[in-house]
Amino acid sequence: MDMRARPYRSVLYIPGSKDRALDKARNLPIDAIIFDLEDAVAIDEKPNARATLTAALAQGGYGQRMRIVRINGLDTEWGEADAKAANDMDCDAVLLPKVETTAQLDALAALTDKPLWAMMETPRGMLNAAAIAAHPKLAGMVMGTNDLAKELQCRFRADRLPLATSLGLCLLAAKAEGTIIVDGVYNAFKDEDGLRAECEQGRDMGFDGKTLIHPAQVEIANAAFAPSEDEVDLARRQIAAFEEAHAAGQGVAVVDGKIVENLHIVTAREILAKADAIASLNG
Ligand SMILES: CC(C)(COP(=O)(O)OP(=O)(O)OC[C@H]1O[C@@H](n2cnc3c(N)ncnc32)[C@H](O)[C@@H]1OP(=O)(O)O)[C@@H](O)C(=O)NCCC(=O)NCCSC(=O)C[C@H](O)C(=O)O
Ligand SMILES: [Mg+2]
Repeated sequence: MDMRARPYRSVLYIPGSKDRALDKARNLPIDAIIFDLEDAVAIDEKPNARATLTAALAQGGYGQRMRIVRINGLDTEWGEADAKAANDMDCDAVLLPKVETTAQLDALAALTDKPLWAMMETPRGMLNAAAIAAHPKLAGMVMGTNDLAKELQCRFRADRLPLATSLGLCLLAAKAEGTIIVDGVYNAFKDEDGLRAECEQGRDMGFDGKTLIHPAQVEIANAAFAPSEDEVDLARRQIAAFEEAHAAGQGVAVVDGKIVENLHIVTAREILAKADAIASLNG
């Protein structure tokens, strides 16, 4: 699989304390998993969750799904032990909550050799997004829209207007560095239409995928963040038309009444690479 095209359509949070959910994820068609030791785990369960998760990851069975462990903040009583334990777990990355400065990432990097991911979910984190995205160990960003709404004291709206500046700042930061960025969760996990609309909005904005809290959300996110059949068909026709124009000594082709230049071909090839990567996951 072309790693730059690796899909992150569906990124499911799983409480690290819940054996049944940890097992169920082995058979869900998700692109990535966030094994959570932070907010999904009750305080009394924190040390047990670390042990439960270590055992689940050692047992394996998660296939090609990207395995990300979300630890507690390093300013909590559990954070350092989580980070050290995650370093020894069979996982692909460590996710730090409430990242506000590159110094926090430096502190985590001193405890683990794994690639780092950052939860973007505080006003100060938004203002420092560019520096956080540029950290040499950073491999991905996750919007934490629940914490963000709490800190901004904003209201939840279907159009997410109060979050637009924050989403945009983090997207700019991630895209400037070529870093993966996935959108926040949709809390009403039984509301399919609401989830679909929010996924479409996130896809339109340029997010790579959506974080999810329940298996019932997976299919909708996978569909929204995959290239559609129409997009794949158009990409193929654009490439063919452009190559023909190029062979004839022209720099521009026309497809469906719209110009196609070299830059559109870059996007077209990315769409085909993403579709191939998804097909190889399914195959
Ligand atoms: C929301 C839930 C508490 C609902 O759980 P439950 O009542 O068990 O749901 P169901 O009975 O409908 O479950 C059906 C089966 O699916 C399994 N299940 C449920 N959720 C998950 C999951 N996340 N991953 C894997 N499997 C899951 C159940 O075990 C049932 O299985 P079976 O019995 O075999 O049929 C629950 O969904 C849940 O806990 N979700 C995760 C919540 C969570 O992770 N929250 C923290 C992340 S959100 C966040 O913090 C974002 C960010 O930081 C921010 O600030 O925004
Ligand atoms: Mg949060």
